[in-house]
Amino acid sequence: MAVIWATLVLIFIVYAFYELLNNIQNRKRYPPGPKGLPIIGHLHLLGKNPHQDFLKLAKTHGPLMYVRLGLVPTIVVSSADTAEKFLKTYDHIFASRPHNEAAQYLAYGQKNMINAKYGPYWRNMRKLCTQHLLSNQKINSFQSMRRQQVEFMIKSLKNEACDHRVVVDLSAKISSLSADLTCLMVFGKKYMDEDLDKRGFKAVIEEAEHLAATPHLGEFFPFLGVIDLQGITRRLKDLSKVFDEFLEKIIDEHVQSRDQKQSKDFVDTMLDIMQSGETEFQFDRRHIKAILVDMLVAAVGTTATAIEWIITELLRHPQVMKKLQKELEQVIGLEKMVKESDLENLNYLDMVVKEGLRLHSVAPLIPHEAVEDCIVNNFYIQKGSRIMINYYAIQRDPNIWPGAEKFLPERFVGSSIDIRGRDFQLLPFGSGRRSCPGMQLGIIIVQLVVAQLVHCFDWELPNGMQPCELDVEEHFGLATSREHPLMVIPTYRLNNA
Ligand code: HEM
Repeated sequence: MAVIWATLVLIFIVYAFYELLNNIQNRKRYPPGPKGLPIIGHLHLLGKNPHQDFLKLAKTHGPLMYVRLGLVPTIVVSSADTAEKFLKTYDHIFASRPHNEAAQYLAYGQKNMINAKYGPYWRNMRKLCTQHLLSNQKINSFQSMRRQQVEFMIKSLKNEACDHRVVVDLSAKISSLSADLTCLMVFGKKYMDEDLDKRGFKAVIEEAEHLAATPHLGEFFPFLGVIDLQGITRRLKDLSKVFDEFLEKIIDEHVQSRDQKQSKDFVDTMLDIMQSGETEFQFDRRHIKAILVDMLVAAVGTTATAIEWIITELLRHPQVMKKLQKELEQVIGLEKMVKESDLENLNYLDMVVKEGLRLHSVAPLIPHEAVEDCIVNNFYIQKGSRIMINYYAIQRDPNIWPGAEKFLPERFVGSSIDIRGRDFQLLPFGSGRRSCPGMQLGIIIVQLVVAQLVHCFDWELPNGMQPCELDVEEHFGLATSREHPLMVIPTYRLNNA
C-alpha cells in the first residue's frame, strides 16, 4: 500500500513540475493536436493499432500534429511533403532513436544498429553492416540457398496439395520460410524448435517480438521505469539470459569450425572483422551479438509480413492474381519454377509488390528522436521529441493516391514512383539516414516468394469464402501483420508434377 501511495505522490509531483515547464515553453508555437488529459496526455486515444488512430486524428489536426504520450512530447507526421522535411531537409536532426527498454536488455545496452542513438557509434555499425553483411555481393552469395529453401517450401505445399483440397496455414509456412532464410544467412544453419530453450526457437523469438512491441510505461513516464509495474523488465532480463547463452554457443561453434568453411555466414564475417582489429571502434563479442539480434528481429517478421499481405490482396482480387499468373506463364512457362534472374523481367509483379507494400505498411511507425530544437513548417519541435513518421497514413493519403484504400497495381503503369526512399509518398523502407539497410534483400525475397507461390499454385479460400470476405484486420507490432492466419487451399499448376 505504501508503495502505491508513494508512487501516486511521485506522479503528482513530477506532473506538477512538468506542467510548470510546459507553461513556460508554451509561448513557443507547437504543432496543432487534440486536447490531452492531465498526466497521461494522449495515451488514452491510442488503441491496439496506433497507426490507424494517428491517421484518424491527423484528418482533424493536420499532417504535422503534436501529442503527448505520458511525459514524452511526440510529433506525428502524416503527409509526404512534411515527411520530406523530417527525413531529408532536417534528417541530421531527426535521425536518432528514443530510449528502448527491450534493446537495453536484448541488445546489450542498445548496442544494436536499429536502436542506437545517432552519432559515431551508430555510423560505424551501419557502415559495417552495409559494407560487409548487406552488400549486393554478400546478398548474391546466398542466392542458391534462397532457391533451395523456397523450392523446399513449394515441395512441402505440393505434397499437402496432393491430398484432396487440404486447407493449409500459409502464414505459418511463410513465416517458417522467412526464419529459415534468415538463420541460414546469419548463422549458417536452421534452428529447430528445441533449440534456444525448452519453449522452442519460435516461441522465444515471438516472446522477444512481443516484449519489444509492448508499450513500456517507463518509456512514457521515465521515473516509473525502475518500478516495473508491468513486469516487462523482469521478463526482458530473463529472456536476455536465454538469448545470450544461445548466441554465445553459436559464436563458439563458429570459432571452432572456422578453418573448414568455404562459404561465410554473418557470424563468420563478423568474427573475421573482430579478429582483424581494423574497425575504428571497439568491436567485441557483445557487438557481434547485438548485430545478430538486429538481423533476426529486422528480417524475419518484415519479409514474412510483406509476403502475407501481398498474397492476401491477390486472393481478394482474383483478376489481379490471374493477370500475374499470365505474366509468369509468358516469361517463364509452365514447365519451370521462377529464378531470381527472372525477376527483372516481371513488370506486373513489380507493380503488384509496390502496391502491396503501399497499402499494407509493414513497419508503419518506427520512432525517431530529435537531437536539437528545430522549426518545421513554422512550428517548434523541441529537442528530445519523439518523431513518428506515419508511413501508413502517407501511403493511404487520398490527395496523392486516388482510390487510396483500393488494391490497384495498375496505378503504377507508366509511373516512375519507386520504393527506395526517393519518392516520399511511398516509403515502405523509410528514407534518409535511418532507412532500411536490408531493403535490397527484402525486395528480392518478397518478389521471389510471391512469384513462386503464384506461379506454382492456384489458390482458393476455404468453406466457400468469397474473395471480398477475406479480412484485412491488422495486428500492430514490430511488423504489422495479419490479425488472423491466412488459411488457403492450394492446387499445384505446373506441368513438371
Ligand atoms: C520487406 C521487408 C522489409 C521492410 C518493409 C523493412 C522496413 C524497414 C523500415 C520502415 C525501417 C525504418 C525506417 C525508419 O526508421 O524510418 C527499417 C529499418 C531497418 N531495417 Fe528493414 N525492412 C525490411 C527488411 C529488412 C531486412 C531483410 C533487414 C536485414 C537483414 C533489415 C534491416 C533493418 C535495419 C538494421 C534497420 C534499422 C536501420 C537503422 O536504424 O539505421 N530490414 N526497415
